[in-house]
Formats: sequence, C-alpha cells, structure tokens
Amino acid sequence: MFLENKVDKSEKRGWIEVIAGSMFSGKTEELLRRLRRAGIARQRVEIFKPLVDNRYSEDAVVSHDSNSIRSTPVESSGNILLLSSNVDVIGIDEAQFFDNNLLSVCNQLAGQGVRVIVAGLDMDFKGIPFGPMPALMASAEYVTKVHAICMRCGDLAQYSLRKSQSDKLVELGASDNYEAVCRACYHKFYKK
Ligand SMILES: Nc1ncnc2c1ncn2[C@@H]1O[C@H](COP(=O)(O)OP(=O)(O)O)[C@@H](O)[C@H]1O
Ligand SMILES: Cc1cn([C@H]2C[C@H](O)[C@@H](COP(=O)(O)O)O2)c(=O)[nH]c1=O
Ligand SMILES: [Zn+2]
Repeated sequence: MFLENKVDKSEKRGWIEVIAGSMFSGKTEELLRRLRRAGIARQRVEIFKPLVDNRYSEDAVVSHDSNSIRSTPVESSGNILLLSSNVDVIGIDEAQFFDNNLLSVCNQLAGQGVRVIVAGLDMDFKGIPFGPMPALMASAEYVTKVHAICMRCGDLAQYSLRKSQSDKLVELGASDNYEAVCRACYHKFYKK
C-alpha cells in the first residue's frame, strides 16, 4: 500500500508518483484511492485524462469496476500546465496516450510543489514501452507496478494481449478486445 508523505506546511515540496502495469491491473483503482485520500486531507485535487480516451465517459476517469471520479479531458500535456493553478495534487490517467512533453510538464509541476500521480500502461500490446511512460518511471520518486491476474492460467499478469488482428498502436477497448496475461501465456499465444 502506498503511504503519503506528511504535508510539510513550511516548505511545499512536490514529487512524481507513477502507477504502471497492464490492463485490468488496478491502475485506475489505485489512482482513485490516492486521489480520494488527498481529498479527505482537504488538498486541492485536479484530474486529467487524454481526450482520446472516451471509452467509458467523456469527463470522468472510470475503472473496470465502474468506480469513477470527475476529470478534465485534455488534448495535449501542455493543457495540464495551463489548467493547474492553485492545486496540491494532480492525477493523470491513461498517461500512455499523452505526448512525450508529459515528462517535462510533470517535472515542472513537481518543481512548483505539486504532488503528481500518473497512471498508465507500461507496455503496449506488442510488449513495447508505451509513449511517455518509461521516461516518467525513470524520473519519478515513486513507482508502483501493479499486476492483473492472467486470464489463461491464474498467475500474475503483466501483458495486455490484443485479441483482434489490428496493428494500430491506439485501439480503445476492454475485455471485448484485450486479455491480461502472464509472460508464459503471452509468448505461447504468439508461437501458435
Ligand atoms: N484479469 C484481471 N485481473 C485482475 N482484475 C481484473 C481482471 N479482469 C477484470 N478485473 C477487474 O478490474 C479491476 C481493475 O480495474 P482498473 O483499476 O480499471 O484497472 P486498470 O486501470 O489497470 O485497467 C479489478 O478490481 C477487477 O475487478
Ligand atoms: C495494450 C493497449 C491498450 N490500448 C488501449 C485499450 C484501453 O482503451 C486503454 C487501456 O486502458 P486500461 O485502463 O489500462 O485498461 O488502452 C491501446 O490503445 N493500445 C495498446 O497497445
Ligand atoms: Zn498465464
């Protein structure tokens, strides 16, 4: 379980937390948990997600278990900076879909004393690091890797297997088109 630093009223220090993993690994649930706790601590919280992610809702971050929180959809990472005055905590979901400038945006916000919590897929369906996620994981103070359960053998899963033949990097979906699988089941699927 992630434990928050105590708020030091004399000096406002920011940092970056990354929650990374495959689809269905609980990234969004963990993000929502941390943001709700920040709200209980009366911190000012803003949540952003990429405009492209309209899978469940236009203006909410929604988990696979239908938990949700209001969020602002933004077209590019630069918009996050513009919309982040007077906040203590910023949550960003589906970070893999943002441009590579997201790292600089998060570093600037952390430098201004903001706690930045980023959730996203660490790998795409090909097993390749996804968008700005690897750079964010390298720069973050805290990285939490969460795991799903392999839908084929019950082991811990870290891959998002795409069931359709599409080769596009961005293809929205859930269990209709994706399965969480472990390393062995992922490679077995591609050897067939
Ligand atoms: N294969 C799976 N492994 C673990 N949880 C799963 C799986 N398939 C569906 N779920 C559900 O998904 C929830 C996590 O959803 P969510 O936080 O939206 O994940 P993520 O953001 O990582 O895709 C779990 O609590 C569980 O109810
Ligand atoms: C692996 C992979 C996934 N996507 C899409 C599918 C979903 O819409 C999101 C991931 O959502 P989650 O909250 O992590 O379940 O990303 C994609 O576009 N490309 C991929 O390679
Ligand atoms: Zn497996």
